[in-house]
Amino acid sequence: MARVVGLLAHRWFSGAFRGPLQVIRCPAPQLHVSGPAMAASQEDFAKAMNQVKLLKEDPGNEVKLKLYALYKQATEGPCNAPKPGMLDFILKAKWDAWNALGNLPKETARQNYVDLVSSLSASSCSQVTPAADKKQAESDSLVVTSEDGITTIRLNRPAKKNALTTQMYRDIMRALEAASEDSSRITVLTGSGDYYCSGNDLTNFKDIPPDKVEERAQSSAVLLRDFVDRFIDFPKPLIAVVNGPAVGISVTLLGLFDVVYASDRATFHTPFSHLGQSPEGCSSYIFPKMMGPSKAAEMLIFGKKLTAREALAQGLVTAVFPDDTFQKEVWARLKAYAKLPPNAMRIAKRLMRHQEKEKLHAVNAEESRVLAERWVSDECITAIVAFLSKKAKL
Ligand SMILES: CCCCC/C=C/C(=O)SCCNC(=O)CCNC(=O)[C@H](O)C(C)(C)COP(=O)(O)OP(=O)(O)OC[C@H]1O[C@@H](n2cnc3c(N)ncnc32)[C@H](O)[C@@H]1OP(=O)(O)O
Repeated sequence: MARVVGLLAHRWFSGAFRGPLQVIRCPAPQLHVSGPAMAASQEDFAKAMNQVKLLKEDPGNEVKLKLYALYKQATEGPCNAPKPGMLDFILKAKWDAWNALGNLPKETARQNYVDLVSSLSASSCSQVTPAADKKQAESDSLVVTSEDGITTIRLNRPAKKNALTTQMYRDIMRALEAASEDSSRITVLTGSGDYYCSGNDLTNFKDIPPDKVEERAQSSAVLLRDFVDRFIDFPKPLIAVVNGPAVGISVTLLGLFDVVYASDRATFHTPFSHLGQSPEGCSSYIFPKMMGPSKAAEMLIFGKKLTAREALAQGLVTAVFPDDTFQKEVWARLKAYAKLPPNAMRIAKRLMRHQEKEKLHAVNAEESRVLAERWVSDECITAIVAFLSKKAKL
């Protein structure tokens, strides 16, 4: 059974432990810049004190002493309490820790406290226990939860059909990294609202100064390559719950999932030629192998949109469910899968993926390189401008 410990560090030894906790929100990663120029605000400090209460793992006595000392220094300044007697071990340890901070300014102590809590929270969030039923991370456009042994990454921009912004690519990578190490057994990607995902957010191409176009194409290709690499290397079973239409990269990536469940309302559209672009997500290799070269060509060269049933027939989708029972049926199935022995599942996945990994990385590198060229082509620029000026829609 997982040990879940809540901790109120600055009241350490006063018996004020709290837990188990209901909700964990991972803070966004913070830059750890130390020094007086970066003093944390009172608000940051108050937030950090709350975060300490949410830690699931006991950080150990040494860290608790450090937190205690920094808290006292930040709130009261240099140690002003009388030295406890030699036999009062606990009070003596606390006094020593506080006293050791000497004349450290209050602002610096506050900043160090915030930094320390932030680093503890980050490691704590990557160790979610499957039984704990906790919300793991939340931002506006991506919601990550962990429950019943399943980490769910939900695209959450329904008003924009869950189009992927540059930040979302980064957040998904981070979420996959965390999911690969947390204690969940399977990982799910799905969408909020009526779409699964409308692919790359075409406004990612907006407002690029002419002399930066080439540079941006290159950096986007690096981002794309890193992003797809995370899917190639993801070690646990990865399931797509395709709740509605899917476009572009959200379709091509499906070839890297272990299982794809789709609503019968879902469609699968890869309009790369229409956009003056080229296939990514290893689809130029996986789709022809999966569905045969000519069916792959219809999708990847001519942009043929498949229905869910057609995608099932081509092997891109594992199973299709009626939309009105989709969520119920799929989640019941996934919860049962998440009870299977995790190591056995990982090993089976590794054996299946292992022989192809090198090839997939090479394909991804080449597709990303070619896309960087396409993004600066007239064909692509014309198509993006047409979309952005609302003259074209798929
Ligand atoms: C760095 C990594 C690069 C990876 C390379 C990836 C490539 C791809 O993914 S290529 C595919 C790109 N996607 C598209 O071309 C889709 C463009 N969108 C559309 O054609 C349509 O919006 C639609 C068919 C997806 C939906 O049409 P409809 O039901 O009529 O809904 P709206 O068009 O009114 O959409 C609502 C709202 O959402 C905005 N939006 C939808 N998709 C995108 C998108 N991909 N990028 C940016 N914005 C998108 C749409 O503009 C509407 O916005 P508002 O007008 O402000 O309401």
